[in-house]
Amino acid sequence: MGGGAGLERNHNRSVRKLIRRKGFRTLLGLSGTYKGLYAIVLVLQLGVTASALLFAETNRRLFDRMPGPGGELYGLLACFVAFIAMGLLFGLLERVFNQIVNTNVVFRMRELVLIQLTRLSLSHHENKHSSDSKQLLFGDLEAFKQFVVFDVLKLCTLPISFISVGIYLMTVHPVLGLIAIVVGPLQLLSSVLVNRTLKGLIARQREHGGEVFFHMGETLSGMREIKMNQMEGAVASRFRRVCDDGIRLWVAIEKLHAYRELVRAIPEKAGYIVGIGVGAVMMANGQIGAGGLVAFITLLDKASAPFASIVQIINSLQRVAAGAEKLLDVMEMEPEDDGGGIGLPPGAPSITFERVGFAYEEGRTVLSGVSFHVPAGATVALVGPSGGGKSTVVKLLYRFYAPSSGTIKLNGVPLQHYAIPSLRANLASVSQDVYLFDGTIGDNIKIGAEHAGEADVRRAAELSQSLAFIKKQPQSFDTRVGERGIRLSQGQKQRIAIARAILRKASIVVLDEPTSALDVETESMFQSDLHEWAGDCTKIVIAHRLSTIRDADYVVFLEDGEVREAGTPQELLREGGRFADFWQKQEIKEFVS
Ligand SMILES: Nc1ncnc2c1ncn2[C@@H]1O[C@H](COP(=O)(O)OP(=O)(O)OP(=O)(O)O)[C@@H](O)[C@H]1O
Repeated sequence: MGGGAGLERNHNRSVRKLIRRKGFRTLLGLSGTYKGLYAIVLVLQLGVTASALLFAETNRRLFDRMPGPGGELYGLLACFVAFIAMGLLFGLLERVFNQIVNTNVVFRMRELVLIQLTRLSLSHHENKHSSDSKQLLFGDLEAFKQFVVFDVLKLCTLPISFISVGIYLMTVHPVLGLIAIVVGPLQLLSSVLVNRTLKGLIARQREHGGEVFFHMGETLSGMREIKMNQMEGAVASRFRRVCDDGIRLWVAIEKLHAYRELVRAIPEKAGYIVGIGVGAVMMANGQIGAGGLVAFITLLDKASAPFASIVQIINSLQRVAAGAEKLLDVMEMEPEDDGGGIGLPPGAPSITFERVGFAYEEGRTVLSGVSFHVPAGATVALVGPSGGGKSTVVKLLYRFYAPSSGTIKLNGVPLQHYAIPSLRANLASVSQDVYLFDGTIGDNIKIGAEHAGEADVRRAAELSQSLAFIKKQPQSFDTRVGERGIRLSQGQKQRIAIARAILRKASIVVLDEPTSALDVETESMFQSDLHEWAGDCTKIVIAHRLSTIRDADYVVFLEDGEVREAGTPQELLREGGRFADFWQKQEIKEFVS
């Protein structure tokens, strides 16, 4: 029992700690926007209590006085109708306004959390599964909303209705008042009894919610691979196991809830039995009238309801505590530094890497002592075996991550001195895995250059060799591409991504295997047009295909995170080192294929 009490104290402490957190105040602060609506709900809740009190008082008068047919009886009956109608009306309005507050708060909170997620660094998202964020946006926020909307409101009105009902019953008879007042707090015992077990189960339930999101996300995103590899059966049986766990967990929780409800209801029902027994004796002794007893019966549940609600609030606090910690962690994370810093001057900059070192995880070096220089307007090709660190160099240039040692400079100025928005506005990238949003072809080309005119979009499509296939689409530029561009071929997607990069008119262009999905003819057209749209830009080309590297001014051969060789393609070929070896193997590979 001592351990249970200790755990209870810990739980209360952790809830108190949560309530004091900055993220909690940010989310709760949102409710401040709806002060007016909250006030209306509070008044309506009090209206419901007032209707109940007036209804009980009408009962008391009716049964105490037992008036014969006539004005008083009809008056009391009219009061019955009026107070019942009043209770129903207040109840209805309270529900409607509660839902209005609820809907507003939950959507605004979701907006706040989503905005915060977009402000966090890419490293945060790369280290998490997207199901974690879904769990935050749906599961955890729902629990949080339940607390912020319903429970906070109840916590405000419950004391008022408990005190007013208690005082009223005291005036009926102190003994009946006392019974009503004692019955309420006794119900809280039920929470103490099951709290410990329930808390563990609820934390597990939250984790399980994450697992469900995880499996659903993986299945839906990997549908093509599932079908191609005939994984339907395996996926179904894995998800069945998750669902079986879920059923066991939910049933265990519901059983505990039912047990708690039973324990909670015992004092209430005992209150009825004792109250009616004592009341009947007092009535027989002439100490109270029949009306007093009827008023007691009518109101006892109103006196105990606040405590029944507190039991529910404790339950919802447990849910909030299980998920809120993660939600608040995200809300309190420092967003990517987007202010401060200088803007990148117009024109193509030079890029310098000076002994740059980097590790995604402690102890696993990905880049070490990487140094190279690309003069303004020149093209550098990053070449090397898979996993050598080429894409990581680009991520550092975007400032998605910061180097753990060394410096990256643009025009001789350290990268961190530039404001991120200005830096990224000057970078255009075509990567190997193209992401298209579910919109029209035109919208997808205009991403990052929303104000571009129709003529510019068309020109970008022309230079990226996309125009011909776009014209063949049913609605040309207005054709929808489907989720992730599912209705287009890989090569078509890549060409749209190239058009998108062209339209951005950036001063640094990053081409990460930009033509890997293009046929030889389209690729050579792309290479010749590259000079036209990116001639003045500083270009970083990541390529395995030597056809893409041929025209580079400078080659950096990266292997195991280190620069093995650097120089012009001709120099490196003459030296006959790793690059020349790579080139030869590539030629044989291209010949064989
Ligand atoms: N987000 C990440 N978290 C942890 N490790 C990562 C992450 N991204 C890449 N790595 C690791 O960093 C190393 C370099 O990866 P990178 O993608 O830069 O190589 P690459 O040369 O571009 O490879 P490829 O030619 O196959 O695209 C690899 O060992 C990879 O496993």
